[in-house]
Amino acid sequence: MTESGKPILYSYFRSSCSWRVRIALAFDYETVPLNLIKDGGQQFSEEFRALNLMQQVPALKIDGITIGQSLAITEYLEETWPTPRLLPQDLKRRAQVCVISDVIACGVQPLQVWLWTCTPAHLWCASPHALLHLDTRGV
Ligand SMILES: O=C(O)/C=C/C(=O)CC(=O)CC(=O)O
Repeated sequence: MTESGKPILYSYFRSSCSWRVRIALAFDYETVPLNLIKDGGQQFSEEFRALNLMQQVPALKIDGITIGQSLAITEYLEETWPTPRLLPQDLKRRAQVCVISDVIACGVQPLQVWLWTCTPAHLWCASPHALLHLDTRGV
């Protein structure tokens, strides 16, 4: 928390995980932007490492702790800030939401980050459907 008492979101503007948390944050918070490219990656600073050993964004400093990983953050927000609800109350529907969230966070996003970092940007412009052809890359 800051002196103002607001939670702090450490994030990068191009990080899809950070966007998950921004969308879930329904209250006032402060942002500390980290540039994952500049200076070899600002997430690798000693200062940030002291907050988040994983040295990844997003990280949310709230209620005296720092939470990493978007799904862990959103689960904490769901339990501590129940309005508005992020998950359905019906457990079967909630399970479906968790399946979709896990597929995105654990299945799609790691591949997406890998592709963005190893594929020249101009190829993405030429081939927006590259994800459909992962098998041709041996993935
Ligand atoms: O918070 C998560 O669900 C996962 C975080 C990461 O894996 C770090 C990362 O890929 C940051 C990014 O979106 O570039």
